[in-house]
Amino acid sequence: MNLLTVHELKKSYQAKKTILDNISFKLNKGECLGLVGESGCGKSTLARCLLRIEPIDSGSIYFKDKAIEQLNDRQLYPYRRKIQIVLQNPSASLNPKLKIKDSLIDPYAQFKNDLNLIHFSYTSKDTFIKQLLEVVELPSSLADRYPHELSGGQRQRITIARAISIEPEFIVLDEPTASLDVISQGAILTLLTNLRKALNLSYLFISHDLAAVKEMSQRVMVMKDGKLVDQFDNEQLFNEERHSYTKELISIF
Ligand SMILES: Nc1ncnc2c1ncn2[C@@H]1O[C@H](COP(=O)(O)OP(=O)(O)OP(=O)(O)O)[C@@H](O)[C@H]1O
Repeated sequence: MNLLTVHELKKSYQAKKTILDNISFKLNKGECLGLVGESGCGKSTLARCLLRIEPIDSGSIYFKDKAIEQLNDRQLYPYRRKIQIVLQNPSASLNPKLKIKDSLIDPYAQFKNDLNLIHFSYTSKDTFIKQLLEVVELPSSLADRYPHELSGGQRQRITIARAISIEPEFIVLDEPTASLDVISQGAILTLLTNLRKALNLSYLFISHDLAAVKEMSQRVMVMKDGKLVDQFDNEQLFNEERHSYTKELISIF
């Protein structure tokens, strides 16, 4: 089933340089779709357009059967819960003055009247926080700590727990491991894959690291200078018909 359909999306800043040039792709329910490309090619801009944080110039974005590119804030409200993002730098995503449990409860508090949780259950704040910490493999003792008392990997697990706490359908992972050491990177990627399967999530996994994209994704898109130059199934990465730019990325991978 198609979860997200993007059709001929275009975006420029101040009508100057084209940043996103006729982007079209589909993302299926339950899959991880990888997006790889060098720094500055437009990956994060695409993420912000999909989340409707950034306006687009033209084109369409369908979430299931609903065109969302023109919806106003009120109309977007139900989609805000269904589409979440995990960013590169977990420190910037967490309020340093809030205890972990208070950061974790934030999305639930915002959307609780519209939630019908399937995987988690809310009986009390403490039990809910405990479930969330458990699912991202962290001890419940971290609930009363502050972000600066956690490692980078632990902080990223907290931002992932926040994102999944309201059971979204789609998560944009924008370089989620870029700020972590190699061992934490691998552990976070494994956790994300396990969560995708357990919670039936769909991901757009953005990275400049082709190896990480190959490990995580069922399908891969390659972006260069705002254009999608290649799209293929994971196992076709090394096929002869790959775009020359994909081959270039492979040669440095
Ligand atoms: N708010 C903005 N105003 C003007 N130009 C911008 C703005 N945001 C991004 N850009 C430009 O758009 C281009 C694409 O940036 P973007 O952050 O989407 O790239 P990226 O592929 O995500 O890069 P990275 O991997 O380094 O995060 C860059 O040239 C950037 O300078």
